[in-house]
Amino acid sequence: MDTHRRDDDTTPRTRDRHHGGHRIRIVGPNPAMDRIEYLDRLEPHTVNRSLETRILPGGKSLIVARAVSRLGGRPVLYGFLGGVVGRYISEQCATLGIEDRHTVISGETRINPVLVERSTGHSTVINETGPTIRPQEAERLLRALADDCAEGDHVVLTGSLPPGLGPDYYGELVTAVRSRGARALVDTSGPALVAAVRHDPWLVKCNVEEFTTAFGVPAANADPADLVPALRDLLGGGLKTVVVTLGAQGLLAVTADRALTVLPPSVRTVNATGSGDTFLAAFALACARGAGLEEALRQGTAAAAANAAVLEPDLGPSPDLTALLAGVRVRHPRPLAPEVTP
Ligand SMILES: O=P(O)(O)OC[C@@]1(O)O[C@H](CO)[C@@H](O)[C@@H]1O
Repeated sequence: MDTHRRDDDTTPRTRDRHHGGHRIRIVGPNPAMDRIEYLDRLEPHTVNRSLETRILPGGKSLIVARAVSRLGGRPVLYGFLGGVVGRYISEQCATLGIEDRHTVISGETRINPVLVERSTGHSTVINETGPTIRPQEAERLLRALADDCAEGDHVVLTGSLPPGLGPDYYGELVTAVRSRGARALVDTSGPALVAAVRHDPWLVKCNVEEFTTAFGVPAANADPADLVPALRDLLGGGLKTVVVTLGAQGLLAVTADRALTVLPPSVRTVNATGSGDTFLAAFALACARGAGLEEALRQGTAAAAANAAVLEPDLGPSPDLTALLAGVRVRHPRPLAPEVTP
């Protein structure tokens, strides 16, 4: 926890000179401790014995922040933390060089079991719902973010919303971020995703199931590029880019005038948990450093592959993505007529 700063201290934070003064802020309303159980094979409906247990600060926001930090950025992290797990996550922020701007709550931060099969690389994640957030706690986070945010910042809003927050909470945060001239990048699902889109974030990222479920779009059959028109329908106002991840098939990115398919480098997947978060971390960092869309997508895809190739959702102290970057392929699946969005 940032012990030098009270929750009601509204002095804007210092700018990050390394990124031309712009910061990467990450908001995870529902952080977690990930309890990773390594099994040879998961057998349902019987007793399973773990071969090894690892504990990591998790929830999407922690994975994003950790990856930004590993890649040389200086992330600032917001969310709600309470209880023993909350204290553990605060300590981990300090260790990992993550600026901790979490809001302290009366509830208990959740623990999410992640069951990883060593024989197949498949993982099963059990996401707890998380603690109930009180209205004044929700307001404190909103105020802290609005006070800190400045023009040119990239603000990643990620993960599920815990009980107590309405589906429009991300929408309120997006509005605050936009009002400061910063860019909001949203990665969530269900009603929270639908509501956030209405507030015109700069970018939306989700996986293909989250997209088809939230927006009632029929699943693409053989060719994911069939989703391009439905993705393009979401654009408009401030929303410039929609990214849909497709697992081992990479991702689809759609803007007003182009659609790109980005294919990942070939790696042996050991544990893909957190690859979407690692993508977003590297993507946001690349954007903050001035990269264009295609380059940022490449960086994100290489980082996601690096994450999938190791047991834990962590890029390690000094990741070198050079070889993976060389293996990323970008395709233009369907030329779009240049069109001015409404
Ligand atoms: O409940 P949410 O916030 O949607 O997802 C939480 C979570 O499944 O996401 C991460 C992987 O992306 C894990 O660390 C974590 O447990």
